[in-house]
Amino acid sequence: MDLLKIRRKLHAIPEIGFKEWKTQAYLKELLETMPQERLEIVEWRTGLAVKVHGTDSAKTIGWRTDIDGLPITEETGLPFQSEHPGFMHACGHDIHMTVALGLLTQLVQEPIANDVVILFQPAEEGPGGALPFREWLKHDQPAFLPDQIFALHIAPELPAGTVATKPGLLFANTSELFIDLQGKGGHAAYPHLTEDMAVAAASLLMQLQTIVSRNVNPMDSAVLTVGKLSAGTVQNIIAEHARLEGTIRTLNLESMLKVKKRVEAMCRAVEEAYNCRVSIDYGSSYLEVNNDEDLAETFLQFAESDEGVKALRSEAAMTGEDFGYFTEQLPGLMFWAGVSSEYGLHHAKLNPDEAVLDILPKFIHRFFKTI
Ligand SMILES: CC(=O)N[C@@H](CCC[C@H](N)C(=O)O)C(=O)O
Repeated sequence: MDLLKIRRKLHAIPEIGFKEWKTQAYLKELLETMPQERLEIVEWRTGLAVKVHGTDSAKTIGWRTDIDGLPITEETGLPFQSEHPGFMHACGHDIHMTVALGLLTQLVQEPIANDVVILFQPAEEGPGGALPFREWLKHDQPAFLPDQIFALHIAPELPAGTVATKPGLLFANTSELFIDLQGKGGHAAYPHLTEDMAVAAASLLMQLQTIVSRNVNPMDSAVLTVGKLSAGTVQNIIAEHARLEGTIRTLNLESMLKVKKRVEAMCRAVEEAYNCRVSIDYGSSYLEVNNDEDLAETFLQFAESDEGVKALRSEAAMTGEDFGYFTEQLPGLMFWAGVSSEYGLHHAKLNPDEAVLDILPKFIHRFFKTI
């Protein structure tokens, strides 16, 4: 398989969660070109599960890749940039998928003893494909449910060829946050006859920023980011509607509940102060990613002794990943894979170094042979 060509094709067709139809069709087309003797393939919504039978299997090892893109307009100017206006693989899932395909190729060419199941999972960026995929595997396709599971995420800030992880907590709990404010708008010249939702939203946004600094134990950690704030229609009408869109990140569920309680209290206070209605929708939430302690040590020791990569021990991050629903029930490990990009995840100019396509599939194949 020409991994470079495949990555560029996948990069050009980003699709958001549970709409990855073209991506799925292309993945299926590629799978059909492979020798089929060892392969078993099942479809789940816009995803796929592919089993590669081993030569003398004692267990099933899982590899999960996410397949969705983001609603971001690409600004890389690359010749193979997104053909879908307003959408981009700005979180590296095109690289993730290509690494998974490279691993599949390796496994087909040189099978290992154990069975390997590769999960092409939709909707990581939202609303979350891991939980329903896991449940479907458990109840409808138990032969495809792995005994242990691995995944990677690209790390733009690390050099290509680096892999980094840690035992225990790697990624945070997340909850999306959507807040709508509704009041009485009106003429810009008559503010005393209205309730200005632009002002109410601005005030709420500033109050929300005190939750992490004033309500979360300083020895704990949390993030509350409002990534989008919108209000009103034109310059001389007082806004009757405003909306805040954000995300909450914590290191444990207790802190998540505490942050949400404070958000709710502040929204009630804004209702009172600005004589309006405020509604909260928490959208989708993900569990923290907890790496299995033994798998993490085994992986790090292997990577430290492997000549193809450089291993690092990393810190936990406030990123979210629905891979946490796999590590909730299966021993699992996620690691960062460096891709040397000047621009980071979720940036319109993210440009991962494609050299990793030659490094990572072979490295994972070598690792899978040893476990
Ligand atoms: C790796 C990564 O960037 N993951 C996303 C997951 C987003 C979950 C959800 N849409 C939310 O914003 O809470 C991230 O933003 O960390």
